[in-house]
Amino acid sequence: MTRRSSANEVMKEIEAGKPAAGAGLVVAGLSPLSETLWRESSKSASMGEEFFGDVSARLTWQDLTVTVTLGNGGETQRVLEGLTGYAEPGTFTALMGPSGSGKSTLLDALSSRLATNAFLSGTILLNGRKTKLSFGIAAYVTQDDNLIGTLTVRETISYSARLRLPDRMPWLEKRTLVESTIVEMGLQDCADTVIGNWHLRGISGGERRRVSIALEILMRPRLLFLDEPTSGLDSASAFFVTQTLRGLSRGGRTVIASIHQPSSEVFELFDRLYLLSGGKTVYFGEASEAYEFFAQAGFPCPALRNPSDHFLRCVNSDFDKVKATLRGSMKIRFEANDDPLEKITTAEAIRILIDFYRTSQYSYAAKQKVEEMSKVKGTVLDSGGSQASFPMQAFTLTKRSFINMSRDFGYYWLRLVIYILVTVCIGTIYLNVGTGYNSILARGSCASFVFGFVTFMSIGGFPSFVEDMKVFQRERLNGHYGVTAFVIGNTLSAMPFLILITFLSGTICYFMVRLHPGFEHYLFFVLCLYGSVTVVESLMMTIASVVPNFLMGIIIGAGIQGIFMLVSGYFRLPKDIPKPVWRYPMSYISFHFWALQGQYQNDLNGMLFDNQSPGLPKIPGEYILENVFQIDVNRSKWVDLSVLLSMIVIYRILFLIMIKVNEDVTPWIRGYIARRRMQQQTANNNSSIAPNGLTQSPSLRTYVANRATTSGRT
Ligand SMILES: Nc1ncnc2c1ncn2[C@@H]1O[C@H](COP(=O)(O)OP(=O)(O)OP(=O)(O)O)[C@@H](O)[C@H]1O
Repeated sequence: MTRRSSANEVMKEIEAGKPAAGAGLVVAGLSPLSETLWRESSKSASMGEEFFGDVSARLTWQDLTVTVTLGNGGETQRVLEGLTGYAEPGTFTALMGPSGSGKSTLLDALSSRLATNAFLSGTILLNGRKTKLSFGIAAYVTQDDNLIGTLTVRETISYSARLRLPDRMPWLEKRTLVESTIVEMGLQDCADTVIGNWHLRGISGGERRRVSIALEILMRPRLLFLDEPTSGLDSASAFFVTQTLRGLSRGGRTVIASIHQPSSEVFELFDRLYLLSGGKTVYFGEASEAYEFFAQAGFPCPALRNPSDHFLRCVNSDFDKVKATLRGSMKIRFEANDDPLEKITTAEAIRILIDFYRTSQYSYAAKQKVEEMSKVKGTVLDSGGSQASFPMQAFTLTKRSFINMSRDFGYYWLRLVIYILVTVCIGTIYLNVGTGYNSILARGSCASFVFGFVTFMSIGGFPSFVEDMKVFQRERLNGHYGVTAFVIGNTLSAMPFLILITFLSGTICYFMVRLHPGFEHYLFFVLCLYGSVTVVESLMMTIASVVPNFLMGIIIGAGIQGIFMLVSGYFRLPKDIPKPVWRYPMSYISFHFWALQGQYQNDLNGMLFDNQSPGLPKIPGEYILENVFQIDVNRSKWVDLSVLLSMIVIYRILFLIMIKVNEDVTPWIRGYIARRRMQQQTANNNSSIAPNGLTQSPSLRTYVANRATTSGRT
């Protein structure tokens, strides 16, 4: 069988939903492609040894309790209390409950994504083994669809495939996998439509959600967590998304999703239901048996009421307030009087339901099943993170980022237009500045404006940087690639645009103003402009990695640049700048300082200027440099340029460090503070909050460390 025909055959088989002949052993209902992928990852994990077993995921949790520390005075709150349940391959488990009941926390606890101030006790087992608390074993689809708006659906999935699938896998097979994922998620009709952003009309909300899911199922994870996959969708889109999830579970995957307010059609699609209220289990069992459970507990669903609405109504204490309001406005008379919920408060109903469940056959059956499942020791599932090499990740990220920048008008094209307009304005105002006495100050202020304000305008790219960072954070959290590959990709892809912008606008300015003639002087000027704009870009990317908020980021960036400009040597002459803080070190840290000092030398050195009166001798540029602008003429202008260019590297390294700090150090500090608070609280109460011993929630550091050891790469 040739590669092409084998790939096509697998593709057809996937569409037909049956295993391909000759595609190897089919285990636990895995599709042939899943099997190939898992075999690939198993091989790489076991250094080439043939190892392949049942790779389906059986998840159990027993007596799961999550306690969070609150900021105010070291108080703690129990968010989940003694939850027990399980999720099996081939099933779709829905977590339901009112807002604040703990659905997201349960998902986070099961997928090891708890916040640093959350503490977990109890047992979570994956295939009968304690899970290493690391990301990547399972895929997690968050509520936010952070996607690159300028790429089409097919491109988005294809780039993700290149970023994560092993290099040795032929592109034809990767493409087959991409196409099969598109088919699986029902995205064929919009495969060549762009995702969409503020100026591009793109796919619908439901389709966006399906693209987010497609990206996570690309690596064929055995366990899929989804946080409110239907939120914000109309009932038809919600139905189709849920139907797709059910379809995914039927392929042998274990799917767990929190669902807010399902319609009756959506509810029909659930296999198991985990109903929570105030962090406690109200019901866990077959979704189809929930109706009977509520009837047995004394809260039968009234005719003409959607069962899922009824269940949520029974467990949402806010309905007491709703009832009081309705009573006040007399609208309550339309309600049926035989509804048991009318006779007691919802708080009482919740207590009755929780107690009833605790002693019911449903709870007993769940505990039995968890016991059974815990005893079976299955395959240790490897991380579902990237299997692509570092060069492949860096190359793909560079290409993807370049395409995004070239298609997004707001990223660089708009800036190019503004830069050209502004430099034409500068050119006309300082047109042919000449060598008269007054041109000395004009040249100084022109350079100061170009290297101060013009570079300052790079701040306009901040919204695009924030969008980039959001996509990066989603992909990073799911282990798609490393930080270094991202920083390299971002730096290289921006370079051609920055060169284009600065060389075009620099050329206009240089020749209109007629600065110091000569190619070397021209080259120095545009290189200095390029260096300054690139440093500002790097500074803003660093800020975006720490403060991913438009307004705050722009204010911080503007503030930092304002200070740098002040000490650049134009607004206050270098020797007059107060020495402590402002001159040492601020002026030396300021990239404006180096750019301006270099450009002054570049422009004035070797020139002769008219004196105040016609009879007086001409003033040499060197004299002006030393006595007017207080420039150290012994230092070569190329030294200034070198410092500026090395600042690009320094700021990019700083960008990388800040991402790492955000990932590792910040969660560690937060975790440490939370741990201290928890210990204090425990000491104060003189009682153990979690007798089984609390485990600190993991940080991305754990994940990165685990990935490094499993894959041998960063
Ligand atoms: N890290 C945390 N720090 C402080 N409080 C937390 C933390 N995580 C969860 N909580 C609190 O625990 C409760 C449950 O939150 P959770 O987000 O799990 O609920 P939810 O059911 O998913 O709600 P929603 O449907 O509104 O998203 C809330 O009161 C929330 O404020």
